[in-house]
Amino acid sequence: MQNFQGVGVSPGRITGSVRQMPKPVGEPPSGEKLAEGISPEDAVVRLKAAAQAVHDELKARADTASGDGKAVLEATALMAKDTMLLKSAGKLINAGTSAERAIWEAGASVSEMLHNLGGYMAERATDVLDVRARIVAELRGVPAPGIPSSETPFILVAEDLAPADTATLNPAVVLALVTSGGGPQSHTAIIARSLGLPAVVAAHGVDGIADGSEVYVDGAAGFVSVEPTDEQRALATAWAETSATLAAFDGNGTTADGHLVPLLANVGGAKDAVAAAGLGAQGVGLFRTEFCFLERDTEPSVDEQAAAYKAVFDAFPGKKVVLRTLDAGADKPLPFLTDATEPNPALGVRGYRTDFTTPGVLERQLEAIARAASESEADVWVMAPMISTAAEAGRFASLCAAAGIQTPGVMVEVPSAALTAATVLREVGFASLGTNDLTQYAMAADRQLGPLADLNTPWQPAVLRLVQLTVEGAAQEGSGREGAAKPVGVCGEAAADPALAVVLTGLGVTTLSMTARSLAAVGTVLKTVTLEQAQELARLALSAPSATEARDWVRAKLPVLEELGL
Ligand SMILES: C=C(OP(=O)(O)O)C(=O)O
Ligand SMILES: [Mg+2]
Repeated sequence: MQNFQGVGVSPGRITGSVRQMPKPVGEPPSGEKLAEGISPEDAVVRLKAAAQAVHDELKARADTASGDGKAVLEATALMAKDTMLLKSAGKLINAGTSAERAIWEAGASVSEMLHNLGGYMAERATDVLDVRARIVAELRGVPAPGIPSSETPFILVAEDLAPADTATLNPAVVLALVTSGGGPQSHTAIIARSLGLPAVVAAHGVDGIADGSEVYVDGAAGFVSVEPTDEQRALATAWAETSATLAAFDGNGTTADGHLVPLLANVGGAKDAVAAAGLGAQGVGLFRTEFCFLERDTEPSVDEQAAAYKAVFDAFPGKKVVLRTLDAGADKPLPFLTDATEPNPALGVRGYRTDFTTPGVLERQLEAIARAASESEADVWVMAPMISTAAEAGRFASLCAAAGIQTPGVMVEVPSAALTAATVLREVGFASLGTNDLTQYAMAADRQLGPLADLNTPWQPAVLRLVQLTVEGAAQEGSGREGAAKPVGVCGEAAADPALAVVLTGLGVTTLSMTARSLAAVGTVLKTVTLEQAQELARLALSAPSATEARDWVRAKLPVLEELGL
């Protein structure tokens, strides 16, 4: 039996067989020629057969997929038979280039051409690059890149997942996610929580598990073991029963003694919003607008944006929807806003800062938001990501006012904003703590790096102290005005951890926003403590010498977690 310890990022106990995510396809060497004895005619026939096989495989997957995933797969399947692509590869083969190199180069030039055409065509540019990699894999006889297709359920093991992988991840067959890289705030973690899949990240060595091996995954404990024991199988069966009873949130976030903490959802688009409303979310605490445009090379028009935003607002009539302006950069690059050559993207021009280098995009986005809000019944609040100073907050508020938006706010995810929360909040109406980035910047630990996962947890007492300082700053600002303190919510992944949700409540945050799948677990656990008990647990966590002890001490006082397998 082989065991692996990683970081648990999405609870659940499950057994299943492993499929490894294939490594990306490497570029065939430049100048690679046809092998001795292979005629250009034969090579063209081989290439066409490979392209046909790629087409058929993608088409078959599209036929069983639904929604966005289906559309992506259909478009990519068509590209595999694109005559321009195959003709230009054929020309290169006739001039003596190997089939692999020929399709690689032909793919690059077709992709560039589509890119230059702009608009809808430009969106197809990445499909061509995907297709050429698949054809090269087929020619080499190695597995196609991306999430493996399978009729039978499996546990996906990968180095890490990118936001774009969500489109082709079929939650009906992927049982759990295990990665050797990634941290607790990585996109693998975010994707897993949003799909309700048990997940373990930063589990060093799991890339060595053979395809088809049977494993047990505990997404709360961060544990993976090959060849599950009878006891582990029993735990997995018990979890299946618990998760069924936890499936519903009654739409009322409160402590045992009636202190209200509305539980909101993090969404990336209309589909998530509709699902979140169905799961009882009391509103949206974070609408990640960049997720609507991740694959785009060009700025979406105001009309297009307004339609995307309204579709989310319409899922929550009469309820609060906190929209975040584009947070492009670092882990979420948007080609039309971010410079891919920056040496330190996490410390670079990202989030609100893209307004320094690409002025106008933010104003147009605010125009689209204002229009969508005026046509919907949602209570729309708007916040900017990566605000570092009160001056930035003030400028964002005036841009919002100019667009007719009444409730501007900021994300507090840079330590400087937490440390100066009183002056930052003087400029805007609310703050939302982005604990994913706040942790990354407080601990100077890239949220995407597996080896830094132990540093990169919001259980770090230093991060909890920054949360406390933000709440205190809001109270101080409120007392200066003789009004109530401005709301400070949490929308980072910390809010989805039921034990941490209790601590955050004890620290005084006013709302918790999370993937809708976590609402039931957080709602259930929150109802087992009074506000005073939550405050006591917050003090305990703050006094801990390490993140591990903070988590262990708090969990030991919340036996309900173990009972529910959370
Ligand atoms: C909610 C956050 O934003 P994102 O994960 O999108 O960076 C955060 O940083 O905590
Ligand atoms: Mg962030």
